[in-house]
Amino acid sequence: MEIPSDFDNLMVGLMELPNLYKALFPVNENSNAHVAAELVIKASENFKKEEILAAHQSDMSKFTSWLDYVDSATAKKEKLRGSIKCSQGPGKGVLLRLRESVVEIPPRPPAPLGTLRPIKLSELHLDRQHYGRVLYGTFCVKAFKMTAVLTLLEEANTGKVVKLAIYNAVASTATLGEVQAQFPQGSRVAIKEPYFKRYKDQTVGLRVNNPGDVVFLESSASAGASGDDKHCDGTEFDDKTDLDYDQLRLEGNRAFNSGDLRAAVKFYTKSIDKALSCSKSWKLESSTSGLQGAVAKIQANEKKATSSATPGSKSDNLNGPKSTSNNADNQKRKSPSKKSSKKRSKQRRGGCDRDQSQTPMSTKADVKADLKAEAALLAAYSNRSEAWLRMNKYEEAVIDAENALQIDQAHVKSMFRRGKASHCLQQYSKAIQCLQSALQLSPHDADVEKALKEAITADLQSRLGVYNLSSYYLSNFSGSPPKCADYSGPVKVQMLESKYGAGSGQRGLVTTTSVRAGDLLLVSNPLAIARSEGVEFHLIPETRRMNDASQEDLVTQLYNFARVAPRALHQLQSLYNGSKNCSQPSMDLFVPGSIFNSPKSFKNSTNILGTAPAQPDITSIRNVVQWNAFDEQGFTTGGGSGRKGLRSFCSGIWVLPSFINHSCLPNASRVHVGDAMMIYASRDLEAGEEVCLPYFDILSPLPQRREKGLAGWGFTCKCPRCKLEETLQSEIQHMTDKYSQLEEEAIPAIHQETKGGFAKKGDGFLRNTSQFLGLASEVEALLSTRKFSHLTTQKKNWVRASYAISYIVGNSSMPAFPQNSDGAAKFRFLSAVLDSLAEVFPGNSQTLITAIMVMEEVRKQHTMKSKAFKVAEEKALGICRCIYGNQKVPVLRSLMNSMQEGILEA
Ligand SMILES: C[S@@+](CC[C@H](N)C(=O)[O-])C[C@H]1O[C@@H](n2cnc3c(N)ncnc32)[C@H](O)[C@@H]1O
Repeated sequence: MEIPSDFDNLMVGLMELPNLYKALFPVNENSNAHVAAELVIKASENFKKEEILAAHQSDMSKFTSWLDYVDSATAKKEKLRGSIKCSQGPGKGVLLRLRESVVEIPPRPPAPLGTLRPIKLSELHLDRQHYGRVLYGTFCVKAFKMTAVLTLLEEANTGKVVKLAIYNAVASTATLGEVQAQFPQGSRVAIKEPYFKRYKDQTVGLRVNNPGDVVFLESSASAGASGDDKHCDGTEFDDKTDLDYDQLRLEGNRAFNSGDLRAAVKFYTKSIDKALSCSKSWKLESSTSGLQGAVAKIQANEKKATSSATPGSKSDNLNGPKSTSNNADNQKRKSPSKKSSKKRSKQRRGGCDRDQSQTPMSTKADVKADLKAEAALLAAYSNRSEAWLRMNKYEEAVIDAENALQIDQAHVKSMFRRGKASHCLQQYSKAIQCLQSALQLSPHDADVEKALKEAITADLQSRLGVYNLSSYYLSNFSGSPPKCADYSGPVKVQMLESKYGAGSGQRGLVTTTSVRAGDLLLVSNPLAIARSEGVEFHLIPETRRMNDASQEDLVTQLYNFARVAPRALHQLQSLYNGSKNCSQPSMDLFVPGSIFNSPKSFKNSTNILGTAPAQPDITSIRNVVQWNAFDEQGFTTGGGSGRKGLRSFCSGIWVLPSFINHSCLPNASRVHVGDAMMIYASRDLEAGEEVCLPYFDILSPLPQRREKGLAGWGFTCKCPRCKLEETLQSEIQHMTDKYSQLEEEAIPAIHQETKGGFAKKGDGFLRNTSQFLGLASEVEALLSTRKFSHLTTQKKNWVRASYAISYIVGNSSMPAFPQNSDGAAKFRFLSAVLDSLAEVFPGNSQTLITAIMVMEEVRKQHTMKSKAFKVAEEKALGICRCIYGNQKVPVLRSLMNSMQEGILEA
């Protein structure tokens, strides 16, 4: 199916309305399509169920093939996930941070549901947001997604239906299945402060900008967990109270398998409640030893699990990132529950756990009932743990796995789930301990073995910073990138007001020990990442929106994640948000395995952090994204052919790297291995030195850099290079003017001429590139005048770097050695710019490319065995180490080869 070019711009509604409606509602032959359209518009205004439903179904089927396309594209993207790697080529490898790319939605504090007055469909006014009101209804169709999630809401008791568009609710990559799992047909919901509008297609309906305004009344975990028996509108839950605990658990499994995790949690919770109340002995026992002790612990845990699910969960309508499908009740792994239950029951009967004097004599039936309830409880806790895991509620997953293990300490599945949840919480040693125990009980379980191996690797990585990237690099980035766990190396976040101004609230990242160039400083995995394959991100100035949905996708992902993961919420709240009230966060917030990763201590962490974690709100998340998102562009591997293939672009939030400030003389580099961001020192650093990265293209003159720093992030860089250029401003202004002119005129012309590849470059190519060469010559001439004789070589290199692109582009206008009669001139130029780049920007791919070009020139002029070549190669290897860290020489050579291939391809 052909995808309309303006697809993304289509808001809600139908395309080619008249024709489509004509087909949909065949009116008499004399009437035209517009009449049909009118009918649908009228139907929408009168909330007529049948017609609105038919239009929705048609919309949906019309876009099914498009959605299929999206689904397969998503699958492709998933496959490509993590293939992002360090960028290359001029202007690439530069850290760009997104700044102005937010969709504006007026900030408004969330209104608690209980404070809102119900409103009816017939009372809605067009183009009005109904503050203080709430609309109740049921999703009466399957949802689908265009720019927004589209579904229909049927009003309770009236049968009236209205179209509903929910924005910012799902990731742009969400599949149809995920959308429908998140907004299941039949869900009873409350729409807070409904906004009623006329869509582009002239039909009317509701628009929800903040997905938190859609409150699920029935299928939310909180509904089950908090034990509420009524909806906010007073209607009863269909909570299947007539079912027993086994049936309730099976209902949970059914919901789990259909992807409705919230409903699954609700049913498991009800099953647990029933099983607990059914057990006679448990109700009677008060001792804390043996099984009674276990029960007491469970009940305490149970309280924690349910209360932790409660805050804000009435509006908990968003699932976390998607999960893989698996059957919660899959009994593949050995489940010793029955056996051990019997054993324990025997113990009880023998008087081991039960205080016979306090309790009436157990009848056989009591014991049997206890046994049955115990087995049911075990399964429900264990399955609820899996459901929490998939909802990214790792703390709750731990608690429930522990509940299950209190009943049966040899329950392999629960041990496995406890291990997985610990891994997700970055508690790797605990994960190893659980998984080892699981493996002892079930020695050949491949899933447990795999999880254990991963936990051991992650543990080593996070403690020692040891990552084996050799085979990935040697294979030219083919295959899946290795998983890299977070590592917080010799760095810490520190207040830097003495450097950036008293009261500025600025923090930065500083080294805790001295480090050498190429040492690993930290590894960070993103809290969220949005990507687009082959489409370059850029800001559309008129709308102040990105050209794709990536930015909003990022905000939505973060919002969803922060709602379920307290640590993520704390981390987001620690990031710079444009205010001066920033404080120094505890490093424990970022270090894997620290107390903040522990579910129990995390829940009490408010005192340690100073402020209680508020619920996330989308406006503050947008702010955080605005100031902290990293943008990465690179090449994805195409069928193992190295750097060929689609270019990919992504933006994301990597927490610890977000504390790194900008400098035009950066001393660190970043490389992406899969989603993980590795930060290496690109210079030798003293203990206590600030780690800096460039936020934008620093190979440009001072005024350009100033503009970018100010417009993008509101700061003026005061690094020594900027200060020097400030003092030289009058002497170098004419070069800056010429640079700007060339940037505006010659660069687009060169792009045009090289569109068909460098082999097909047009006539103007030489003319334009030689203009750059002219500017580079001017820079060289100026730097050798007496006016500049007081400058050290280092400082001359700082100035040269601001015009470095003239050298690099200009170089293309010089015929290569040996055709060039003055090969030495070309070499001198390249060497000069290489020294400058190595001085200013050692951890950069452009610097490495230049070093490789120099190496090539030396190879042509001498031989590979010559001393000159060895020197040139050593220099290039050193730069490669500044980018990719201390890899072995063959690995560095391989990286340089793949970069060279990239240059040749370009
Ligand atoms: C991503 S944050 C960096 C961390 C931030 N300093 C903090 O305290 O969290 C970006 C913000 O840091 C500040 N910043 C970064 N580099 C700077 C520099 N070279 N000079 C002054 N402020 C800088 C600016 O306010 C910028 O908007």
